[in-house]
Amino acid sequence: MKLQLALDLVGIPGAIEVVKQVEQYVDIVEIGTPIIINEGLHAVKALKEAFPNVTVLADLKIMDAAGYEVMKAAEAGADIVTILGVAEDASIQGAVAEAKKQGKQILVDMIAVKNLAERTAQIDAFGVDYICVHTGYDLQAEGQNSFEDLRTIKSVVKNAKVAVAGGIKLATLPEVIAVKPDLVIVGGGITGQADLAAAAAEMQKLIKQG
Ligand SMILES: O=C([C@H](O)CO)[C@H](O)[C@H](O)COP(=O)(O)O
Repeated sequence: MKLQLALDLVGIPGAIEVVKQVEQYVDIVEIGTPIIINEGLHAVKALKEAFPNVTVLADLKIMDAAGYEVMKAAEAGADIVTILGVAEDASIQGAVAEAKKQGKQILVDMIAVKNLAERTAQIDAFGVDYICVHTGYDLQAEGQNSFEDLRTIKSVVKNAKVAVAGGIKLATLPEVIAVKPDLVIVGGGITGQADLAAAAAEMQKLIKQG
């Protein structure tokens, strides 16, 4: 089980500062969608230049023109690129093909997918690397989480790794770990804490205990 730090509400200097503090406790660093909207793929390039050994995920949440967008993220240095599960099959297949060509990986974000079990089985057959259940900020604000959805996709997936994101905090991490996802994605649960390194270290400890 791996831990991914999601960086969403910072600029490039802020992102670099956070990674300096928690690099040793996380496996993957995500350049979140809000950063990419503000700074472009330059943020991915800057992080990869500052931390060449860190695995970087570019949270593009691709919806179309997938092969081209995966290619641009790969050029910027991304190791993993996200596409939406609600995208067309052709887009997801195009993303996978381009990622394989570039030696990169694809994470499919299942945010807003309604027929979760059925769509997960379809996407799992496309050769994607990760399938991720995700409760975004707007539904987190309504008190929702993805823990039941995680159990659903765990029971369906045969090939891909399984990931979970959305509002995970230290207090709720044990409930997530109990379902044994391959990847746990945490943003505010680390970046919103007074002591970022302590929060990340504690999460890593719980994850390693499995
Ligand atoms: O993907 C995300 C969200 O849609 C904003 O882009 C976040 O990175 C993801 O939800 C993880 O962050 P937290 O919910 O703060 O843990």
